Amino acid sequence: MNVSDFFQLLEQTLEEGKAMVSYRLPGKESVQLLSQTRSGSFRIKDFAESGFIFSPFKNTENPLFIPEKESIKTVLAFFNSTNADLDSTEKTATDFNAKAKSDHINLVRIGVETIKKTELKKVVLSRKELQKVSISASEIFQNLLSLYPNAFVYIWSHPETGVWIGATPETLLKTERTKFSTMALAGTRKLQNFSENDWTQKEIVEQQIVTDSIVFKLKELGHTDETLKVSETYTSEAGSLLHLRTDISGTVKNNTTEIGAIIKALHPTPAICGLPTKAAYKFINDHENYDREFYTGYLGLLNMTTAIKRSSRTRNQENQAYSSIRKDSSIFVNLRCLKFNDGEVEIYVGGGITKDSDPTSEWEETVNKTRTIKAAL
Ligand SMILES: C=C(O[C@H]1C=CC=C(C(=O)O)[C@@H]1O)C(=O)O
Repeated sequence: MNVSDFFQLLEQTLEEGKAMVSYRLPGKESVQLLSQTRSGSFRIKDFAESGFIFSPFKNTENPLFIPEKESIKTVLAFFNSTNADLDSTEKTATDFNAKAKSDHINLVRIGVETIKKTELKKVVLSRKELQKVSISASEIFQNLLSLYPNAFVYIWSHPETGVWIGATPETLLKTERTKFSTMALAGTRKLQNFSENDWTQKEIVEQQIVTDSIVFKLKELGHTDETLKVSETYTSEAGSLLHLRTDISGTVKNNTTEIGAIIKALHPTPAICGLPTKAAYKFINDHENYDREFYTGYLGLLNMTTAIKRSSRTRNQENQAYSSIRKDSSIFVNLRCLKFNDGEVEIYVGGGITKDSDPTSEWEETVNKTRTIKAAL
C-alpha cells in the first residue's frame, strides 16, 4: 500500500469512529494500522491476551485493548522520516498564559515543601495546556512520524476515550522471546548548547530514584543482581530534549504469562508518579487539579504475533529462510502526548520534583516539553 492510500484509509477509519490505532515502533520504517472489526469495547482480564493495550494512569486493572483477533491489520512498509526542522518549535516559546504559569509554580512549591517535611522523596507534577489547531488528527500523526524517528509514535481512537496522539521516548516493557527490558528515564535538558557536565545533582538523584525503584520492584518478583543487567546511565535524545537513561534487562521463563506481573509491578514508576509510590500517588490525586486520563498511562503491543524470518547457512541449504511465529510485547509510557478534539488539542506535560527543585525552572521544563508536540501542530 502506498503512503497516500494508507493515510486515506486511516482518515476514513477515524471518521467512522471505529476503535483503531496506528503506530510506528522506535527506529522502524513501517507504520501499522489496526482497526477493530467488531463494535464495542474489549478489556484486558489477565494480560495473556494479544492486541494493542491502552491504559490510563489510574484504574489500570482492566485496560482497554484492541484484540489482534478482532482487527484488520494494514501495513505501510516504508514511511520516510524527513527529520523536520526542530528549530521551528521556538516560535511557541512565549505561547502560554500567566495563570497556568503561576498555578504550576504554586503546585511545585507545595510539592517541594511536602518533600522537605514528609517521607515523600520525589513526585512528578503535571499540567494540561489547551491549544487551538487548524490541522487534522491524521496530519499531526504524520508530522510526529516525520519529526521523531526514534520515538514510539501513535494515534489511538476509541469511542470510550476519544483520539490520543503522541511520540513517547519511554519504554515501559519490551519482551523478545524470554528476554525483557525496561528503562529508567528522567531528568531533562534542552539539546541545544548542552554539555555532559550540565547534569546537576538534582537530575542525577531524580533519575537514580527511578532506576533503584525499578530494580527493587523486579527483585520483589524474584529477579536478582545475578540475573538482572543494569547499564551505565547515559544521555539519551528525545527530539529537542535530552534525558538521563539507564537500561535494565532480564529473562523470564514465559513472556506471555509473566508480562502482566511485571507491568503491574512497574507501573507507575517514579518517572511519572514518584517515591514512595503511594505517597506520591496521593499527592498527585490531592493537588493536581485535573484528570491525567491516559497521559502517563501505558500503551502498546501486548503479546502480538511477530513473524520472524531467519536465514540459516548449512552446507546443503545456503540461505534457506525459516519462519517462526513469536508473541512479543512493546509497551510504552504515554508521554509527549495530546488529546485531540476538533479545532483544539489538550497537551499534557510534567516533570519530576525533588527537594532541590526550583519551581520556575520546573515550569520552564514543562514549556520545553510542550514543544515536542507543538512542533507537529
Ligand atoms: C513526565 C514526563 O517526563 C518524564 C520522563 C522523562 C523525564 C522526566 C523529567 O525530567 O521530569 C519525567 O520523569 C513528561 O514528559 O511529561
